[in-house]
Amino acid sequence: MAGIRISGARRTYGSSGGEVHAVDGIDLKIADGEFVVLMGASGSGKTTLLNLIGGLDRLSAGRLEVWGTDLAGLSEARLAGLRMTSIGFVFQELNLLPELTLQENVALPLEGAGVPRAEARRRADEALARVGLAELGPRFPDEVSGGQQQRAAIARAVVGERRLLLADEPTGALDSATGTQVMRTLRELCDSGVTVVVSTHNPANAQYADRVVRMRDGRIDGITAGNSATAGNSATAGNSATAGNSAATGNSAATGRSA
Ligand SMILES: Nc1ncnc2c1ncn2[C@@H]1O[C@H](COP(=O)(O)OP(=O)(O)OP(=O)(O)O)[C@@H](O)[C@H]1O
Repeated sequence: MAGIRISGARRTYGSSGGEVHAVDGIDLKIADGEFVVLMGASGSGKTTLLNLIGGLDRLSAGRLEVWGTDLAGLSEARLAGLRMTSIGFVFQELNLLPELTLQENVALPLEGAGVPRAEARRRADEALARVGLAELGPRFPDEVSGGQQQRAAIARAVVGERRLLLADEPTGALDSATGTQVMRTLRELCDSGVTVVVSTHNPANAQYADRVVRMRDGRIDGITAGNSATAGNSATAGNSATAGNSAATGNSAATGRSA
């Protein structure tokens, strides 16, 4: 597998005397196409780990490979290029630009990468359709619900060829029914081949995952199989039941943890 390989990862903030070990020795492998939930209390290091995986931040020590590339070896420009083409982020706060339609918001990363406008908008429509918003492209963010805005942000995160989606508390600002819709959308994207890593406080979100990684004080406290088999996703039932536990099935062998 290519996937994500993290070994001995540390991220320390501050100077001597006032150091915070936000990520404090993490070993984890995430297979392509896997859905991993990072669960833990505030301050346990979830956001820091997501930012490291996505190349928004750099390790203090250890090694982190994404699709076989050691991120430490990439210049800022190469990292930015990797994010632009292959990695999408979704945050808790809705961060669509209010003066642009949903379609224009979703097309923005492609236009930023030099894709001609008409083509960018065609692909934006495809991405909106993938998250169940095919009809809503012409609307402005304040003309749709909070959950629809978050799904549009997810469409923007996966537009084009992006195959890794990192979502930091994507349901944190939503009521539970709307949060459920958003998690289902993430699960469906995963089932279509996108690797998804979600940070959350909410135990209910574990049901969408193939694996749940529990974090505490910058470390992994335990890894369990998620419950995605019970979330109506027969396509992933096999993986989630065995991920990390068995060498007998293709994916699970690759997702074994070393934490
Ligand atoms: N830029 C920074 N400078 C100093 N300390 C930081 C920085 N970013 C994070 N930290 C500290 O690192 C630890 C981990 O923070 P992080 O944001 O990764 O946790 P989290 O699990 O995502 O928390 P939350 O659920 O509240 O977002 C915390 O103690 C935090 O205060």
